[in-house]
Amino acid sequence: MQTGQDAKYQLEAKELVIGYPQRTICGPLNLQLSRGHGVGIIGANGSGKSTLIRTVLGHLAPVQGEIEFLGLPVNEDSMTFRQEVAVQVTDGTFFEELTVAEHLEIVARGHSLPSWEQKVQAELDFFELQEVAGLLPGELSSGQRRKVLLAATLIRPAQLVLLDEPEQRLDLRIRQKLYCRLATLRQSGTTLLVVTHDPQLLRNSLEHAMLLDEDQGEMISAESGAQWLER
Ligand SMILES: Nc1ncnc2c1ncn2[C@@H]1O[C@H](COP(=O)(O)OP(=O)(O)OP(=O)(O)O)[C@@H](O)[C@H]1O
Repeated sequence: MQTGQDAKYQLEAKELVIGYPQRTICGPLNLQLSRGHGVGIIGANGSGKSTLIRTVLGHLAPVQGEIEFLGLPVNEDSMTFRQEVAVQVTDGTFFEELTVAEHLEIVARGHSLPSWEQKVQAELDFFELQEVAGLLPGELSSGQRRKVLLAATLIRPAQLVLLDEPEQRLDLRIRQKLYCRLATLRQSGTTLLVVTHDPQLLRNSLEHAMLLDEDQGEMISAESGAQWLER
């Protein structure tokens, strides 16, 4: 078995069945993501998309099968996993006493980013958050809060980025900017796994979609996934 940076796949699910102790939700799923690969997770409400993300993060144990990051079982406590996997979950948490800029600063400094001040400014510019950089989370709109969560995820130089419905609450222009950025991230070798209900995200930023349907997971092209979302 290859492990570490020379592993064949960054993320691999083998005959993975996901669910909760009393309830199986979906599977078996097979998923192989190599460097720069971008896969959307799509399916109806309740089909198991967030459950899959929780399993990939190691928050939920597989009901059956395996899920590996760089050739080893996923383990959120491992140093490599913490350094190399960046996550934006739907209901991310905030420090209510820290400003928008301070949130980005603690992530940037926590990951020892060189020139962190410029990187924080670049995220504030990209997400058009300069005017609210000095505000606390409780003083933000829901869309602004969503942009802070995304900025805090994308400021990190991770190998694998997991996003759970990043399009939620974003206006169309920011969504389009974000989708271009995700496509560019992939070109530079970052791997993406993105739960989405937006066909444009699939078309613009990703290569394939994992469709969770009738308790099965099927890998299809991004265009087929977009058409499924538009059906
Ligand atoms: N803690 C839990 N215990 C048991 N079942 C749960 C738990 N959390 C979620 N579920 C069930 O798991 C199924 C999948 O939920 P999940 O949140 O993964 O769906 P989803 O595809 O992300 O949905 P949506 O598109 O609405 O966000 C649902 O039927 C839900 O009721």
